Amino acid sequence: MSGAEAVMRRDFAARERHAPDEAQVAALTGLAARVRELTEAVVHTDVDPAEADAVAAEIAALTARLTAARREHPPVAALGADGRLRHLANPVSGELNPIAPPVLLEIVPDGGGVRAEFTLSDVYEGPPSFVHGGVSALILDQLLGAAAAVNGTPGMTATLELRYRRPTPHGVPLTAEAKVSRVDGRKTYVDAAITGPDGKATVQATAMFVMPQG
Ligand SMILES: CCCCCCCCCC(=O)SCCNC(=O)CCNC(=O)[C@H](O)C(C)(C)COP(=O)(O)OP(=O)(O)OC[C@H]1O[C@@H](n2cnc3c(N)ncnc32)[C@H](O)[C@@H]1OP(=O)(O)O
Repeated sequence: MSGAEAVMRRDFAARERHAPDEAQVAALTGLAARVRELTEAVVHTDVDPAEADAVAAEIAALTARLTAARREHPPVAALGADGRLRHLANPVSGELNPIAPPVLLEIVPDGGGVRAEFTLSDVYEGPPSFVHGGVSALILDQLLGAAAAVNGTPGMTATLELRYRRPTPHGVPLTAEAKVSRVDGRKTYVDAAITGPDGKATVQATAMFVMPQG
């Protein structure tokens, strides 16, 4: 077993021992949604410096309240009431991670991979009016990895190649899909794309996932 794999196994076990229950997940999901609204408000606010300082002091007090009972690790995942795996604190799909949009994945039946429909706000802006290319890469890596996992051949991202075909707009519904193209021993090759409302791909990706030895 590699050093990285041993660390992941140990940390996964620690998170499973301290998994949040459904009531806590529901409350923290609501909390994360309010923090996303706060992030948008901070990015757009035009209040004067004294008001910004006053709000910052109130937020510091709220942060102290949350920190009063602190988990050693973020929760990794949990089985939802609907029987589906929820990536609770994942930075792409985690409903209780405020930095996740979140992009909620669906499994496409009959080996069709995974897909997601989502809208990105201008909090994720790179060039004016368009999504940051690194954010697109983050979302695609998640979909690609999930498609490999759903295929029964999970792994670590070893290579990730992106082709930015046209700018990805924010504030409009986007679709992303990923599907395994080939498995070769411990290597799984996956293709994915983000598509705009006009049905044209904005970003295409190909990745290779390697199941760590052992
Ligand atoms: C439901 C859950 C959904 C979750 C979705 C999550 C998506 C997010 C995924 C990630 O973000 S993962 C984090 C980013 N990736 C990493 O941090 C990976 C860091 N690298 C590693 O951990 C190891 O290098 C790796 C596991 C990829 C490979 O280590 P191994 O020791 O198992 O590989 P090994 O050296 O035995 O090579 C096995 C084969 O893969 C090939 N290979 C390995 N790494 C490669 C690489 N980077 N590029 C090209 N080929 C590579 C290698 O040449 C060889 O090919 P051959 O069998 O043909 O000889």
